[in-house]
Amino acid sequence: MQKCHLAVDIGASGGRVIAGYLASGELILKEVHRFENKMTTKNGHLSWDIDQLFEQIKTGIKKSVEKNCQPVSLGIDTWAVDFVLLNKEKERITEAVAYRDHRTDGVMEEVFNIVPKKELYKETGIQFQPFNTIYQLYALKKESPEILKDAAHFLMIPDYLHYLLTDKITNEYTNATTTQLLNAKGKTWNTSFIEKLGISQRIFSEPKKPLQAIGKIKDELKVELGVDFEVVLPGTHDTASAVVSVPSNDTIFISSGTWSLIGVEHQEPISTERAFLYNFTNEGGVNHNFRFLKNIMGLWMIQEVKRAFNHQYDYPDFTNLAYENADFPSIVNVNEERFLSPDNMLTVIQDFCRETKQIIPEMPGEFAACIFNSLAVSYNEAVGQIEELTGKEFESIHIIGGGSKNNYLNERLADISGKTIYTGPTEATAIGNLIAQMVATNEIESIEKSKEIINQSFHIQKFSSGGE
Ligand SMILES: Nc1ncnc2c1ncn2[C@@H]1O[C@H](COP(=O)(O)OP(=O)(O)OP(=O)(O)O)[C@@H](O)[C@H]1O
Ligand SMILES: C[C@H](O)[C@H](O)[C@@H](O)C(=O)CO
Repeated sequence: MQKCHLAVDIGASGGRVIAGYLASGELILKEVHRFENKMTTKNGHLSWDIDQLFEQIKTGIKKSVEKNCQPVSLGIDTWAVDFVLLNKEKERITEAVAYRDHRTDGVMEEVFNIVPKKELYKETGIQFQPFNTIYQLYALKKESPEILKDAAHFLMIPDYLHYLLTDKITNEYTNATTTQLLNAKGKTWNTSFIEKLGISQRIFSEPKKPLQAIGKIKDELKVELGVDFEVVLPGTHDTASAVVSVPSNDTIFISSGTWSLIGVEHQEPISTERAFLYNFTNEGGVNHNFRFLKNIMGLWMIQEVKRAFNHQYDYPDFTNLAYENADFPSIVNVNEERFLSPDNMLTVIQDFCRETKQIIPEMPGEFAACIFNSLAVSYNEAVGQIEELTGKEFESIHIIGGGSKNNYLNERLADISGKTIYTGPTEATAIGNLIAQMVATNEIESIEKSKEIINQSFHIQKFSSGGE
């Protein structure tokens, strides 16, 4: 039996359990389980099926053993901002409501009346997104104050899944930063904001840094699954884990999946007036640093177009169709809120084109070209802002994640930005998760050292402007 670490990486569109181990200085990956993730309506709110996700994790653990991988540790990462609450008996008392649910519509502005917008940014360094945890908590307080009164523990999605495995309550630091309730500099909860919002401070536990074990899996699971291992904290925010896998520090990165997260790693938070104006964020990193980045609407738009066409086309089809329709001229502002959670992505794209007097897409390939071209335009604009805000010019952009398989988009970005585009690894998040576990268990000396291992283990593709 091969000893391995298990990375559980759950994105908005799907999850995977990937086993990893080192052999002759290379990181070897074995995908042991893959499953779908999606939002469904529960009690009137778009929610994640958190119990089903936990079942999938257990299936992944069992399959790992069946496939001859004996886990010595496991870590979970997921998307950010969403949470559940537990009562004092440690029972879950909320659904895992999804950030695209409309409960936060208009709430951000209400919160600014309690905590001034500029103060929020100065202290937390976090960008304004209508779905940040702070606004979700306030929306919950307005709708069901009795639930918040009953709550004894606040757990973000990976914290809750770790709790189900170990019985240990933690608030992992990287994900906690996305609540917009953590002080960027002090890395502690901003108790003044929490108090002003009328939320009990007691539900939050001290943010716990990644790269450390939180405990063994609980006895009943040991028996059920026939395994025994430590649960180790990776960057539980998937973007934090993904960025660990960017092979170089001296580049702009795009973590490309449901969202496109574009930015750079920085030692200190940048919360200047201009960063505030451009709505850049400073999310906590695994390696004591910050990810200075912007959320761009990302491949969510093509995921929704795929759904609207009843999944007749898969992602490589959309890439090919985009090549065939490369001259389709209409560009949409992908960052408009109308694209965040529409009933029908096709009609909102068409509406935008109609309102701006552009050609209206009708065919799948026209939608694909419109989305990918528009994303490239938005990426390029963010590149200019990053260079302005950091005072540094970058030669390359490194794309990681599932979206890096989209060569049409990679080529468009090379053309429009004039920069060298590098792509891969595609499973960057799971790799970053595994590396964190290996650093915690002293198999890898440090996150910096892991860059050599990544370069040695994974194929990186290069795209230059004009297809050179
Ligand atoms: N073969 C492919 N060709 C082109 N694009 C692809 C291909 N496979 C996946 N993609 C793109 O990658 C995206 C999914 O990326 P990924 O699996 O990293 O996301 P995720 O983990 O579900 O989401 P998140 O970003 O929330 O973590 C899809 O939306 C799709 O656009
Ligand atoms: C809301 C998104 O989950 C978040 O901002 C992003 O960083 C992410 O987690 C993408 O998977």
